[in-house]
Amino acid sequence: MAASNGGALPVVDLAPFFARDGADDAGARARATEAVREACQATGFFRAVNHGVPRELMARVLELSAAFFALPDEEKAKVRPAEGASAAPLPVGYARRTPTTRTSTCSSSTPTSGSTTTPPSRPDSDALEECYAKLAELGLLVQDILSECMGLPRGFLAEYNADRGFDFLTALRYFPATSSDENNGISAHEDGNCITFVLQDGVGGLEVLGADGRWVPAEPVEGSIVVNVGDVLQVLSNKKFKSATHRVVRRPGAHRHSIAFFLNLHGDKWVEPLPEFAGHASEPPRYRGFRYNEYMQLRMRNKTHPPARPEDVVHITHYEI
Ligand SMILES: O=C(O)CCC(=O)C(=O)O
Ligand SMILES: [Fe+2]
Repeated sequence: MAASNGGALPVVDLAPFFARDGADDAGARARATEAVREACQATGFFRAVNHGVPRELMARVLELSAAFFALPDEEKAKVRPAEGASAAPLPVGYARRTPTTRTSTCSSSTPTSGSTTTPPSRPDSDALEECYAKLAELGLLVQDILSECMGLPRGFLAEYNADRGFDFLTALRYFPATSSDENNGISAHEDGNCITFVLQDGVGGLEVLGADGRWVPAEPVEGSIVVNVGDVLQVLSNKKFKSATHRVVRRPGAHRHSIAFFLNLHGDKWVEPLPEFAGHASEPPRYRGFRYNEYMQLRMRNKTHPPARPEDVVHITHYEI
């Protein structure tokens, strides 16, 4: 069900999935599911409203992030993880390892490019915890909707991606655009994971590549959450669903803050086109299978050892047949 359309990209109302059962709700759910399916086939991208994450909580987490980033560098440096504490050469985000124990790590990075990545400061981690939990819950709902959209057995994706130990939340700040550089916040990319959620403030600058090759601004819609499909779903669906190509272009006048939640897959999972989409003579598989961690490591290498030639940067095309 497409609600008000703040720009050309769809806004999908998920309210029917939270309503009590009833004949009308089934119809509304079917329409919302169809809207998600269309969005995933067209760009891999939509904005969800009535998604179950309270607005005040979203605002609070964005506020915490802005307050953290506004601290002097020396303050932010205090929550930097110890050298070698993280395998990733990136500022560290927030992740839960098991439902009972969690690691909540913070770091700041001195701005080098258009954005820096860090979670909000430790003292207010309750809002962060709650937001993380709500986004993980939303992830389960969106996985169920996607299973339905893809014509997979009910609960298929929930079972395939049942380990919530690898999800990751990160806060980003983008500097205001200046007239003297190209204003690149994050270059065009696809996310390697299953599904990403983005909470953004009102500044704007996130753009999605449309089917016609034009960049479409994902203008902020009050209370909405950006949903974008990642590479894993593109491979499982044998490219029927698109991994959204997106970027952030910095805008003048204001810092932009966003929170990204990556619904991830266990590193040992095997990723390949599902038989529902491939294996018939008419639909040969478009990807060879791979272990998720192998792909993640190749993507990490893009960052630790950036290849001299852009064509040597590893994308999901690496596994294309
Ligand atoms: O800040 C945003 O709106 C998008 C962030 C993003 O694309 C990413 O972290 O992968
Ligand atoms: Fe992204």
